[in-house]
This record gives sequence, C-alpha cells and structure tokens, in this order.
Amino acid sequence: MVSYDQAQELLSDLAKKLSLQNKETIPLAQACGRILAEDLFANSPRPEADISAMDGYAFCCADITITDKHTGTIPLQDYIVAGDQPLPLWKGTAATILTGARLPAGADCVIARERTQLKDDLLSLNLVDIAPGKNIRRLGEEFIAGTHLLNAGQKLDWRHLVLLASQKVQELSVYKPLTVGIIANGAEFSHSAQDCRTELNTLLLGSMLENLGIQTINSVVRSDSKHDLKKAILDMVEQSDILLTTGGISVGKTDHVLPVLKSLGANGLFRRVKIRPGKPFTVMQLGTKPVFCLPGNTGAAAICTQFFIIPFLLSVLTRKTQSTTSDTLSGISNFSLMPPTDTTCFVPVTLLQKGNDRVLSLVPSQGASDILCFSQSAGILRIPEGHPLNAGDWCHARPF
Ligand SMILES: Nc1nc2c(c(=O)[nH]1)N[C@H]1C(S)=C(S)[C@@H](COP(=O)(O)OP(=O)(O)OC[C@H]3O[C@@H](n4cnc5c(N)ncnc54)[C@H](O)[C@@H]3O)O[C@H]1N2
Ligand code: MOO
Repeated sequence: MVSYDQAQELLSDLAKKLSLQNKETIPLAQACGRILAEDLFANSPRPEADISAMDGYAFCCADITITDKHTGTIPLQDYIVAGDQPLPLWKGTAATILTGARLPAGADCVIARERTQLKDDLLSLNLVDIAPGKNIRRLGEEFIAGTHLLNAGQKLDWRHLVLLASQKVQELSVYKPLTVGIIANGAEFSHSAQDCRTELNTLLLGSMLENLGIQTINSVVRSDSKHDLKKAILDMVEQSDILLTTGGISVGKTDHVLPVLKSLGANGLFRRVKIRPGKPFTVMQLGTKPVFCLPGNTGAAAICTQFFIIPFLLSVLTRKTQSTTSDTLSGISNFSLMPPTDTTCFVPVTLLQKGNDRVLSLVPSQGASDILCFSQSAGILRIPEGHPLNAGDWCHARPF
C-alpha cells in the first residue's frame, strides 16, 4: 500500500516514460480540442504593416497648414480602404482612410473623421488632435516575426486557432488521440440477475475522458466469470493505449480483476493507496500498457479518476506535469474533519458566498458509493494525511 504522494510520484514517472503518442498532420479547421505536437513561431509580424486604427484621414503632421493658434487645414486627395496597397501620399495632401487599411507611405498620423470638418475637399482640424503616430497600429506592435506563439503540448481552442490562422497556418502537427479501453464487470449487471443493477461507471469514466478529447471504448462483463473477464481484457488491450477497469478488485470471491491481470503477465506499479474513498485503487502494467484498476463503488471511482487518472492522462497528452487540474475553489471551511492516521481523505464540497467570505461546506451523504453529492457540490476537497481540517481553515478544493 502506498501513500497519496507516493502514488502520484509513481504515476508521474510512468507518464514520463510512456511514449504512446504518434503525430499526424491535420487541417487547422479540424484542430479544435487536439494537442499541438510542435512549438510554433510567428512567420509574419502583426500587424503586418502600419495600419489605421480609425475611420478618418491620414497625413503627415508637418504638411498641415497652420491657420491660427489652434487649427490647421490640409487638402484631401486619395481614398484608402482595408485591402488596398496604397500609393504614397501626394505631397502636402491627406487621404481618406478606413479602419484596418494600410497607411500610405508619407503619412505619420490619422485623425478620426468626427474630429474634423470637410469643406470642398479641404480638411480642417484642431492641432491638439494631431501628433506623429496618433491612431496608427504600428507594424509588429503586437508581435514580430519569429515570436514564440505556442508550445508543443498545448490543447488547442479558439484562442490558438485564430492566432495560427492570422499566420496563414493551414495544417499543423498534432498528437493522435489516445484510446482508453474501459471495462466494468459484475454479475449484478446481467439482465437476468435476480437483483439486476444499472451499470454506471463506463458512462462516468467515458464522459470524464471524452471531455479531455480522449477516445474511449467500453466493455461490460456482465458475469463473475474469470474466463469472460480475461477475454474482455485481451480484446481491449488490442484496441487501446491505456486500460481502465472498474469493480472486482477487492477481496471478495468474485473479485477477479487483479488475479486475471497477473495471470496475463501484468506487473504491479502499486497495490492500494492510503486514501478514502478509493483505497483499493491499483495500477498495473500489461506489457507497456498501463492498466488502472478502479474500485467499483461509483463515488470512489469518480474521485480516483479526478485525482489520479485525469492528471496522468493530461501529462501523457501534453508531455508535462499538469497544473491545469489545480485546486482553485478557495474559501474558509465551515467544518472540521480529522482523517484517520496515514489516510488522505476526499470530500465533495459546496462553495457559497456568505457576507464577505467564501465558505466551503460539506454536502450530505458522501459515502464511497454515493453519487447525489457530486451534483450537489462544486468540487472535491482533499485533506492530506496528517493535516486535519479545522473549521475556519482557508482551503482549496478542486472544481469538477
Ligand atoms: N473485506 C473487505 N471488503 C471490502 C474492502 C476491504 O478492504 N475488505 N474494501 C471496500 C472498498 S473501500 C471498496 S471501494 C470496495 C471495492 O470493491 P470492488 O472494486 O471489488 O468493487 P465491487 O465489489 O465489484 O463493487 C462494489 C460496489 O460497486 C458497485 N459497482 C461495481 N461496478 C460498478 C459499475 N460499473 N457501475 C455501478 N456500480 C458498480 C457494485 O455493484 C457494488 O455495489 O470493496 C469494499 N469491500
Ligand atoms: O474506498 Mo472504497 O473506495 O471506500 O468504497
């Protein structure tokens, strides 16, 4: 049996050693949700040229004819819209220019249209409104060519796609999605069982993992037969990069998962963790493939997945230890909890604003097989071994 920290360390080492993922090149438009497999750099500056930030008029400040202490004039000549490659300004004239249009050579200022008067193609303006550089977005002001834009391992969403589209990236290299095989087992799920139960955990695990962009394949062994279980594991190992099992890992007569895996040559990374719930959680390796053996109790399976499997998969996917699953629901606890010696405890909590305080509270009924507590809570609070929680403590829960 290992501690929570030891289990995390073993999993982090395992994630670093695994080289599960191949790369593929796909069109940018299909890349949302995929994991970038290369560092990407800007191939052009942004803006690509000096650009007008206003609908108005472009000119060179030095060409303004001063008419009195406060005002000046300049004749109007050209008309430039976004998409034009403008000719240089006629010396001594201004050009009408629209927002986003390239500045013509010779212009060093743009004035907004509503700050001017126009009569017979002669523009009048207040001198306080003009200065070299005004209302111009300079070439490379946002970033220059060669700027490091994205790291390999980034999960791509609209923020990244739009950035890459601005660089005219049409295709990019991403990791092929991981396939995770999920096996539930138990005779209670047979439709002919006297006390037939609804199988929940393949749905639970499948939804959690698909949220990460992982493909999942499910198999439910609706018997307590070692033979059926062995066949399901062998089938699943063929089709997946990583295996999850749920149920059948305790010490009951029908708990066959661990003996069957051992009979297939699997080695244990660790057997049981000092946590509550989820103590029977075990990780093995079948050949090079990790096999995560989760308890059958649905609440325990959910918590082990949130705290061990998702961080593991994210570090495999992104090739770095994850901070994205950090504990970010912060508030003052309104309850005390003393975990048993050597045990890390997990409890679902709500987060409510009470006056000036954000308060973390327990929700009712949070046994290892309970599930309503998850819908009633905002996240899970981990209470590390040796650190009893006192009412009034400032603490951080992990949001769902
Ligand atoms: N003598 C002992 N008994 C138990 C111990 C122990 O240390 N000594 N540990 C307890 C703990 S803690 C847990 S957790 C469970 C884990 O047992 P299993 O992983 O073998 O789970 P099962 O016995 O197969 O099922 C337990 C419970 O969960 C339901 N279940 C199972 N799979 C699913 C599923 N896919 N969907 C919905 N519900 C599922 C199953 O019907 C049982 O009710 O062992 C304790 N016992
Ligand atoms: O630890 Mo079990 O996972 O409590 O029911």
